[in-house]
Amino acid sequence: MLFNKIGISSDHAGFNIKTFLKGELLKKGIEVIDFGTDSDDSTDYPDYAHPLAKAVEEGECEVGIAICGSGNGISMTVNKHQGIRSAVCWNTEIAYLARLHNNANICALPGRFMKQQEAMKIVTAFFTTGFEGGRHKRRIDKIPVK
Ligand SMILES: O=C(CO)[C@H](O)[C@H](O)[C@H](O)COP(=O)(O)O
Repeated sequence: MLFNKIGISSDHAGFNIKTFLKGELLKKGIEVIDFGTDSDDSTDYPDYAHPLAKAVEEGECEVGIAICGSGNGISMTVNKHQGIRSAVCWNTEIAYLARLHNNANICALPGRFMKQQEAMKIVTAFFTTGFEGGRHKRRIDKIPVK
């Protein structure tokens, strides 16, 4: 893994996969900061997305994992932060490209559409891939609204 300090958050729909991923990352010796939620009781993903995005933006965490049912709502929310590039990663190739070409700093997952082991493979692809730079740097530099 390229990162040693990872933030993680989810809503109720992502809680089970969050718990699993957190356990697996901790077993690998990676520091995990958990921004909730803390159960599968119904909740609102922005309440957990914003604290994670802020922590990544401010450097408290190097990168993050954000999980909701489809991956879309929580990814949309963290992407409202200027310093965040979140990609909904639904397979390992998308996760690889999100890092290689987009230098994504949050891996958003659709918790209701993947099994635990699949989620771990995707997260591993994301966190073991570096940014290629070059033409991709020029492009990501044009993303922020001036
Ligand atoms: O997938 C989501 C947003 O993109 C969230 O996980 C929501 O929970 C999803 O919209 C489903 O909501 P519900 O209250 O669990 O039916």
